[in-house]
Amino acid sequence: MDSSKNMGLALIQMHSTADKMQNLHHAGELIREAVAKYNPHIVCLPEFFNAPYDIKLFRTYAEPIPEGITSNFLANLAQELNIHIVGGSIPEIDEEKLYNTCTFWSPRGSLVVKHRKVHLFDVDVPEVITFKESSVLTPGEFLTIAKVEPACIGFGICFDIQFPEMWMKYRERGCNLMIIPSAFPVKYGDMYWELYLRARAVDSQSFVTMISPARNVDSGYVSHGYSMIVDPYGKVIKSAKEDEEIIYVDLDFSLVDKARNEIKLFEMRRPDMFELVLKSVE
Ligand SMILES: O=C(O)CCC(=O)C(=O)O
Repeated sequence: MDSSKNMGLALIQMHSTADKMQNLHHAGELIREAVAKYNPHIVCLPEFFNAPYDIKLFRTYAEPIPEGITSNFLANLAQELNIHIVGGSIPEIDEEKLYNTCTFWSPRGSLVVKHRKVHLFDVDVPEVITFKESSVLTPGEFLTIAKVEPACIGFGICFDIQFPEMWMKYRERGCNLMIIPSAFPVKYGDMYWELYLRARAVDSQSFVTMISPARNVDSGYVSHGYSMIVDPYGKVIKSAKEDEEIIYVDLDFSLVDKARNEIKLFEMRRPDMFELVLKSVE
């Protein structure tokens, strides 16, 4: 095995409460546990790990990035533990506008990139779920890429996974690992969670992971759980269940090369038939 092609990834499926400081403390405990047990290169948290996923509360919990308390906490922890951290997502405030934002921190404690959720989750299915992120949030305007050898990471948040063209653009830009902090409601989780992960993995021939909050049936918004990572052939490598759990995987990126060499999907595309225009990458 070529170890320069390997990278350890820890996914943290955790409960969050209405108490932001307690959520940060708990995330810190779990990140430390992941590092002590597995020594990963990158640790990933879920969507809205520091706050309840409640439209009415987004502004109350929102923070500027990187000046806010959560950014500070993640930067310090990444530096102290000498790891990269994907800070799930948090409600961000910038010039009075609110965003659902994922941050990515280097082992030096600096912000490498931030991804603002591009596709806001608006759904109205009577007696199942009504949720309208766009009533309070502003959508992101950039796709977001970070290179950490041997990975080239494309970031998304939750509903972003439903839009295949986004992941095809990441693939075109050289991404081989898609990281997507997510909080699907249980109904859509049961129907689509694994399906979307496996679909995006095979069509981009990349590793794809979604990291969920743990399922809490007493909360106002019940997340699916089942944080998962899928390989470039669409095979589920590992999955959590519903409760809190840390998942560790050692990714061998030569598998991406192998899949892409075996079936040269990208070379065989017909861009002359279909135009896909990229607005911007940050
Ligand atoms: O894509 C879905 O079905 C769920 C999306 C979602 O829960 C979200 O974006 O918060």
